[in-house]
Amino acid sequence: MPFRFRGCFAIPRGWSLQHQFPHSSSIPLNFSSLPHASSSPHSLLLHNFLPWLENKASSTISSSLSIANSSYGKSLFASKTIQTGDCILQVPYTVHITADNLPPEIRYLIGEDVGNIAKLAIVLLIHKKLGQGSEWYPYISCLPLQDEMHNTIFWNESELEMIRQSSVYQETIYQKFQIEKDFLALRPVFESFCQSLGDFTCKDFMHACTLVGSRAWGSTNGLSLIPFADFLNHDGISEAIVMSDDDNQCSEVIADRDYVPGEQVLIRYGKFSNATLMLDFGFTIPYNIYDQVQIQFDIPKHDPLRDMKLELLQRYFAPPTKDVKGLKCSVNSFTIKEVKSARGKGKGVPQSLRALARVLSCTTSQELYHLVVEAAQTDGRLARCPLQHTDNEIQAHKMLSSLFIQLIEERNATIMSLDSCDSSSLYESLPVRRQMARDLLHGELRILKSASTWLENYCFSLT
Ligand SMILES: C[S@@+](CC[C@H](N)C(=O)[O-])C[C@H]1O[C@@H](n2cnc3c(N)ncnc32)[C@H](O)[C@@H]1O
Repeated sequence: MPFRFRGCFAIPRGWSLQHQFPHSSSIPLNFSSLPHASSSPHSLLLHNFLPWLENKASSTISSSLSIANSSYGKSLFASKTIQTGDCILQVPYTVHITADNLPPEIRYLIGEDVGNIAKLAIVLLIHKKLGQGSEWYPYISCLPLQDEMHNTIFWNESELEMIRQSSVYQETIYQKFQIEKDFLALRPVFESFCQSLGDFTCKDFMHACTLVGSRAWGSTNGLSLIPFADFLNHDGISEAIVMSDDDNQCSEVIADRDYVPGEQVLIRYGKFSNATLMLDFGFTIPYNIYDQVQIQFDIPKHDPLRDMKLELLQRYFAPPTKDVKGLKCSVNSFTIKEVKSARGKGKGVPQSLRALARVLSCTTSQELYHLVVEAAQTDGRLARCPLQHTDNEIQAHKMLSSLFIQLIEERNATIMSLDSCDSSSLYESLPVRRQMARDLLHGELRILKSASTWLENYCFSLT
């Protein structure tokens, strides 16, 4: 799966050194000999891309795919009939771009704490500056420009306002902060090494990091840009993925269905929610089965038992580790997935959230003490069993329910204002970003509603 972006310094891995810089392109492109190539320089570059890469790799990469533009940007299309199980591309490790492509002078200057995304971003920046003198020029010149990318890190304040209710808002701020911090840490390296190449700005670095985050794969070959394979776009329900074949030292894709010539071939990057897709890849899908919502459930400031409850939360609910994005998980934040069955079958609302609601709904210290005793007598976890008094159990779940209703109302209001005619004055945003915000909020709404219905039914079942 393409590598999820998590801040440039956060992912320690080992690297081997290999000086491959600078190179000049060894295979001159002969545009004039190509049939049917349209005349614009860019379409010529696209048309020549696969022959250029196959020449560089000294092997056939694909005999069934070709590159063209679609509404998803550059895309791969079936150039002949493809059948389920066909191997549609094989990209040898020798033409992957990894941190090994960093010049040793730079590698020597950057600290051990610099992560793989930052290293690969620097490789891209250097080759971009080299222009036609770079051995990777045909590849670099096919990569999306910043203006063509819609990752939330590139959204302006007004656009971000559309998704303020979602955790994506905070995650975007965090990601931007991380990249800016990483850029400041790397600045001396850029200044001492890259004088001959000109300045790299923070904007350049952010663009390069986002390119890497949205199109590099973590494989046995390390974090790698895999030219050609990285022109495949995402379909959340596809079973096709990019795989590493270590025996043959290549990355490959096996078709998960039949394609007729001219059809776009899609793969699945991962089981990603729209929150992840918009943050790390700059797009959403209208109905995403992997959607989820991050919610926070706080102890009211005026609760007379607040200190006691806080202490219990720290003791019983503290997460053992930081979450995947390196952000500190708080004891009161939860991931909600769609609750499939409103009638009590299936997983329902997370047990940990219901346990927290039981703790927060206690109104006396005796009730809290009883929960602690019960935990000691059972599996050590607090408030995992229904409260002894049915009224209290209902009360706890009603408290949760009112939180969900509030979150639903907030999202409904934002979606309505996004849909209304005069919303352009409220949110000065690109239409594509507005649609992404809608997809995100509609997905979150669907999940919150499913959880809310489940809670209603649970309370009803107790009466
Ligand atoms: C690995 S690249 C795929 C090639 C890319 N289209 C290009 O122009 O280079 C991933 C990027 O493609 C675009 N993309 C992939 N799947 C998409 C989809 N289902 N809808 C919209 N954009 C998509 C997004 O911009 C994403 O960041």
